[in-house]
Amino acid sequence: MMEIKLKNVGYTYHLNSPMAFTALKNITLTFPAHQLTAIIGKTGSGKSTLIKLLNGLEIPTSGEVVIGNQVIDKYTKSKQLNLVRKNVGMVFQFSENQLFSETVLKDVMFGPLNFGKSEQEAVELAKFWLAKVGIDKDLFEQAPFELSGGQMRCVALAGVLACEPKVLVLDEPGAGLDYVSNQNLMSLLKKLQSQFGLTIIMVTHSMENVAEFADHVVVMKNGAIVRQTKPIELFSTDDSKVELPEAAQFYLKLMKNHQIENELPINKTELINRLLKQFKPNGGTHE
Ligand SMILES: Nc1ncnc2c1ncn2[C@@H]1O[C@H](COP(=O)(O)OP(=O)(O)OP(=O)(O)O)[C@@H](O)[C@H]1O
Repeated sequence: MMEIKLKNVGYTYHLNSPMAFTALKNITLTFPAHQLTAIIGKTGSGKSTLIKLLNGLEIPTSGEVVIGNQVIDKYTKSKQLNLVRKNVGMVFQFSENQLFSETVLKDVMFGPLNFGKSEQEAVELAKFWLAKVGIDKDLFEQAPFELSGGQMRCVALAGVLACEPKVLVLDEPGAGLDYVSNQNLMSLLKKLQSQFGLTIIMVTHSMENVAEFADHVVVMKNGAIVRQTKPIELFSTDDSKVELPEAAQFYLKLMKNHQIENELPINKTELINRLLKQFKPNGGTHE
């Protein structure tokens, strides 16, 4: 179990140059251990910059990021970041595009080998995690690009999990997936969260994913954190001081005015039913 804390963190691109741009401003925030935190916010609000600080891809230009018992600040050198990169696995957007080995198994072995595991240990880790993400062993010797998009994304996820991170950071895990594939992937992440005590942090534009799967939601605006709450509170409290992304405003409006749900596609109707159930634990389903 591992939490990540940010203390007065700032990040400026092209520091000390005329092109300097401050993307993160004085952020103090905790990503609780063993929870799934969703980061939402309008485009350009700083979400991707923030997650790059969580595994040392970028170093804060002010303040500190505390990962377990390691502190990262502007004095941290890149060679001090190996443990952080081992503890915090990063799954990039459209991660399937990063598969490159000739077989599925070799692709998943790459990370463990890189972190010093023996060939035999890497094979075992790869087989274990491929099974966990639902990849059949008949596919292990196949070229990754012969798999479906959803399967390729699961192989990429297995490649990160095979490095045995304590924290998993994902940038838009469901981007481009159809509804069922997205649900399958998110359900898998929730299962891994509880089975292995993973701390999961994901950037998402999907309010369905926030409502259904997140334990905690962080709202960003102009490089700052404007709200941290439980999803149900985000969608039920009209805080006009916080400018929510349009999709979240949409759900907020739905919650206040749910008679229009018949016009919605089924998945959104289901979502509202789930939200209503949370409001009214003894019922609340509306057809
Ligand atoms: N390499 C860079 N150099 C200078 N500015 C950058 C760089 N990368 C991002 N920015 C700026 O930092 C701000 C935050 O960008 P970031 O990518 O973190 O936002 P985001 O919330 O992830 O956006 P999106 O939802 O579109 O992915 C934006 O104004 C962006 O233009």
